[in-house]
Amino acid sequence: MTFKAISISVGARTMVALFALGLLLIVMSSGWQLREETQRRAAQLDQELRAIPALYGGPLTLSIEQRPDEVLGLLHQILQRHGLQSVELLTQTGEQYRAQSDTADGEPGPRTEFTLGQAGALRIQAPVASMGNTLRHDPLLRSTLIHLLLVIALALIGAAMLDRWLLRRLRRLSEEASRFDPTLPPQSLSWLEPDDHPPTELLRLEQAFAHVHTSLGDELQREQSRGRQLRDEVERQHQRLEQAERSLDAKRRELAQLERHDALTGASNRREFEIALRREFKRAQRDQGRLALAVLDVDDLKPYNQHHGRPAGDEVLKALARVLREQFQRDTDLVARLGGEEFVVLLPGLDLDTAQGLLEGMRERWRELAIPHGARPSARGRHGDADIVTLSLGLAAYQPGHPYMSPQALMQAADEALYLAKHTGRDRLCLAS
Ligand SMILES: Nc1nc2c(ncn2[C@@H]2O[C@H](COP(=O)(O)OP(=O)(O)OP(=O)(O)O)[C@@H](O)[C@H]2O)c(=O)[nH]1
Repeated sequence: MTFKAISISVGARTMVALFALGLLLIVMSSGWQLREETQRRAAQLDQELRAIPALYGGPLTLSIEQRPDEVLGLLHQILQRHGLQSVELLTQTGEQYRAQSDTADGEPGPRTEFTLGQAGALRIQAPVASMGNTLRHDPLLRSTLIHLLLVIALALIGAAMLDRWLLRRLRRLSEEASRFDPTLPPQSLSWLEPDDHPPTELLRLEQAFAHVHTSLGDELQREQSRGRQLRDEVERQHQRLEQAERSLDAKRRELAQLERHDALTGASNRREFEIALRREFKRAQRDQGRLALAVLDVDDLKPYNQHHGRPAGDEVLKALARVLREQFQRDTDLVARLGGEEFVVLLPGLDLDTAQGLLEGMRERWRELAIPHGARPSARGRHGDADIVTLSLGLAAYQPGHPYMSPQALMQAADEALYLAKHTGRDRLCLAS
């Protein structure tokens, strides 16, 4: 739209400029023609003047001598034929005849004097060879120039009106259009002045511009809303991705936990225990320190399971893991489930006596739970009427008095102590020998 308005303006200006140039050329050509005509007339007059003595010397002499009343008529004849301003004859007898043009105006030309022998002297006043005189004496050229001046004046008025009615408004319209901003709501252009009545074509141009503006504004809004939807979608996908990453992290942690821990009780698993046992055993060996290891087993879990169901047996195992964790809370303590109903407790830095005291304390807490067994073989009944789930434990310790040669040896000693506890009646803690 803007480009179109500008090109219209530039095209119209070029047209006006070309038109003005054409007029100027016509004026220059006419001026040159006038100048040529003036020069030609001057040369012709000069020729005619020089021929006057030869042409009129005889008739004038004859007239003075024989018919003096015709002299003046002859002078008027000369005057009119050659377009002179005045012709004056001075006879030798002192008489003076003078003919003067009625229309003689403008600058007086050069005076020329001829001697006509016995007739006397002829003084001639010719008109000056100017363009004004040429025009005065050439009606065709004069009317041509007048028409030309009229055409120029009309053209200038036309150009001024074209500029005033069309080009100026087009310029204002194009300036307004150059401030076009599709992000602003469509509004009518303020290119008109109050009480201005522009041509219908310009008003249509403005309407077309407003239509384009509205369409662009609508399109822009659609694009912006599409952009917002895309941004929201990206944001949603981003959040979903973050959520997926978080859940992946949780799964990874869970997996790592499962790799190192028993799924049922949350205690460390066998693999974790074996690593810790090797590490702590080496440390005890190197530092000549102490390392206690207890192996625990739930008594009569099989009949318990059979009587109460396996899930109930699971709860017993979870309760045992909980009690063990509460009792052994140091960072270095490790509670692990080796499988089935067998647990171990690794206690770095503790000797046999100290570990025994803590494990007895743990057994006390376990007894306080008093989980009813209800299916214990009749042969067991050491605790009087209390038919509760009991534990058997075997305890061994690496210490100066018992320097075991390997972690396996320490484990075997604890196992043997447990075996002893099982076979001496259960519900007890036995020490490795
Ligand atoms: N509920 C439950 N039972 C288990 C689990 N793992 C092993 N058991 C059961 O534990 C029982 C162990 O039986 P046994 O080795 O005969 O030992 P017990 O019956 O506890 O008798 P003693 O150990 O000799 O006192 C088996 O019946 C296993 O099925 C478990 O994860 N959950």
